[in-house]
Amino acid sequence: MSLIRITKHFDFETAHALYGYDGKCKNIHGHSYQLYVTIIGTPINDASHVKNGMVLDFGDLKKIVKSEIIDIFDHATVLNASSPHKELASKIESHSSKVILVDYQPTSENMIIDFANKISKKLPTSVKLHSIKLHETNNSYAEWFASDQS
Ligand SMILES: Nc1nc2c(c(=O)[nH]1)N=C([C@H](O)[C@H](O)COP(=O)(O)OP(=O)(O)OP(=O)(O)O)CN2
Ligand SMILES: [Zn+2]
Repeated sequence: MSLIRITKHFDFETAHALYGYDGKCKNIHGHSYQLYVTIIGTPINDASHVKNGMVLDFGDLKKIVKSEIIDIFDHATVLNASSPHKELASKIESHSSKVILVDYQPTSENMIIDFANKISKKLPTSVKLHSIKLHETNNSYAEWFASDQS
């Protein structure tokens, strides 16, 4: 029985602001985020199974990540609810714009923790989340590995 990792790549556009940050990212600005989700499992070995040979159908992984992350974060503005940006979020929302208030500073690190929790909860028990990579820009990214978590 071989354990195999499979990965699906997603792109989404999101605006955010880092409240209290000592640089230009304290301003609302956007990124073309790139998300790589890797799961691990044993390929199904059953000729009568419609998913024979697969750890998980790439399409099923896509459905999970799309509904949990992409559909929510794409073309939204992510703001820190534990900061005065909470009021800013209400104002933006009142103009029918998509805002996500999160209970953390929306850095790549915190977003990837949030994403890992959301994706893990939706995966079938036959597979495990192995790792996630989140590119904020072409040359800046955060990584989450299940093996690093205590
Ligand atoms: N550890 C982190 N540092 C920074 C984060 C983050 O999420 N984690 N985020 C930002 C900003 O959101 C910023 O938009 C991205 O920062 P940076 O990579 O520095 O962007 P630049 O385009 O200015 O980078 P260059 O390599 O100079 O082009 C800041 N820090
Ligand atoms: Zn940024």
